[in-house]
Amino acid sequence: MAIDRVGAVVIATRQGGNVVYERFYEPFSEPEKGELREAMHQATAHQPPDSADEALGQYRSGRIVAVPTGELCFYAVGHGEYNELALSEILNALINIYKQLYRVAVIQANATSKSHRGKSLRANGTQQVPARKPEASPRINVISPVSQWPEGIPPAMGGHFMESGAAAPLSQSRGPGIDTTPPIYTYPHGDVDVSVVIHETSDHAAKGLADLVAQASAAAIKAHGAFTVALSGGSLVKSLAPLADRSDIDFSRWHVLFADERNVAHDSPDSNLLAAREGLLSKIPVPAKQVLAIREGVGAALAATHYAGLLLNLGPGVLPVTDDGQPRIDLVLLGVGPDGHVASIFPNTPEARDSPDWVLPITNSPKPPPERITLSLSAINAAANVAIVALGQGKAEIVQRVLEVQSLPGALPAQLVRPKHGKLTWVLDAESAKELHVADWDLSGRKSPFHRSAVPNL
Ligand SMILES: O=C1O[C@H](COP(=O)(O)O)[C@@H](O)[C@H](O)[C@H]1O
Repeated sequence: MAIDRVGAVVIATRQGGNVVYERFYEPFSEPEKGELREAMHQATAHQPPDSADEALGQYRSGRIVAVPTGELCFYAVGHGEYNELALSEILNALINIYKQLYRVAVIQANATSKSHRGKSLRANGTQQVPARKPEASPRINVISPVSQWPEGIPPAMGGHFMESGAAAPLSQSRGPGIDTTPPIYTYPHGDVDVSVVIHETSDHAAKGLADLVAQASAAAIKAHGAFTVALSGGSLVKSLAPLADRSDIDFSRWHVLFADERNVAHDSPDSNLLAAREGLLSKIPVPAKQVLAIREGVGAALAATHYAGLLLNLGPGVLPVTDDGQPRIDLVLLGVGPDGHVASIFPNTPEARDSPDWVLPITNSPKPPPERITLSLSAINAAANVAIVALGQGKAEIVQRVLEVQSLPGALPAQLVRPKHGKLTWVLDAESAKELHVADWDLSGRKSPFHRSAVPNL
């Protein structure tokens, strides 16, 4: 199949038509490039957003072929003896390469620094055209163009609505002038070292997570002879299974803590300890005395104090204390609930803010069981590594909210996870990442996956 010439190849987002990659093989002038981009956009402008059909367009004597895939559309313009079929084959070959290349996409960003490392979905040396995008002010809440509030955050809002229309976290503060001081939430300031890793499937993600844990374990054991890892409950536990097959991990040096625990008996089906035993701990040789379980049979307040005591008892060799007086846990593994809660830090609750305490009691959890204990945000953010694992379609909506839409501080606790002197990794799979608009992420430092404003300290 012969083709005379390919004049240009462009990859653009389907929504908005923002160019993420373009290559001109002929000396197009700047106005011609603009016309060509517009002609390409027009070729697909009337397609339904989820259409997978190829489209055709015209630019001067050239013929445009457009192949949509996922959130992106690939375009090529042929010149002279054009051949649409050949152009379409070229594009499909490109799409296959692209999919292979980003089967595991690692997007690393630093929220305020201009540097970013690792493979980015934004190809090197390409231009992200900000056309049709409003400029973001760094001082106000930045709502991404893909968010649900084009006019900005509604003026009266205790929580917010999920994209599904379900009301997600309702504020529990009663507000000024009633009989309580509303909690004050702020985004932590400063740089945050964030990676978002998107695996193809949940199995790949679990294997990737095992690698992350193995690395953190090896580094900690090398540095201080022990590895402290805080586990969450819920769906996370299933993803820990591949750890049981790792012969490269020295489990005898592990100290297993709980990022949160339900205040129930150890053999209760609600117990995070029981889930962790069944899913992992019974299959790896961690000494039983190095698994720190919640004290049974006492109220949440005493259970939290007792648990903090267990952590303190580990001593600085195993669990060093930071200058801020917080525990420096080697790795905190978190899940994220559909309302944005992490550990047992629920939206708009007093726990969703900094605290000098390491472990907090909860007596009225919106998700049963009501009594729980949780690491405080300050303790989580003092960790050397934090991983938030969110897999499957059920997490897609909250992942998009947390990573792409700035909420009021406190409304989405997962947005408050920002290790002060550590690394944060989001572990996703294709299903949970499917609502993300990764192609719109600008990793140059002007914006980041976290649309975080410098919220003034109140
Ligand atoms: O109640 C809890 O929920 C979260 C999220 O659980 P998931 O099943 O929706 O992933 C979990 O991370 C936390 O540890 C647990 O106590």
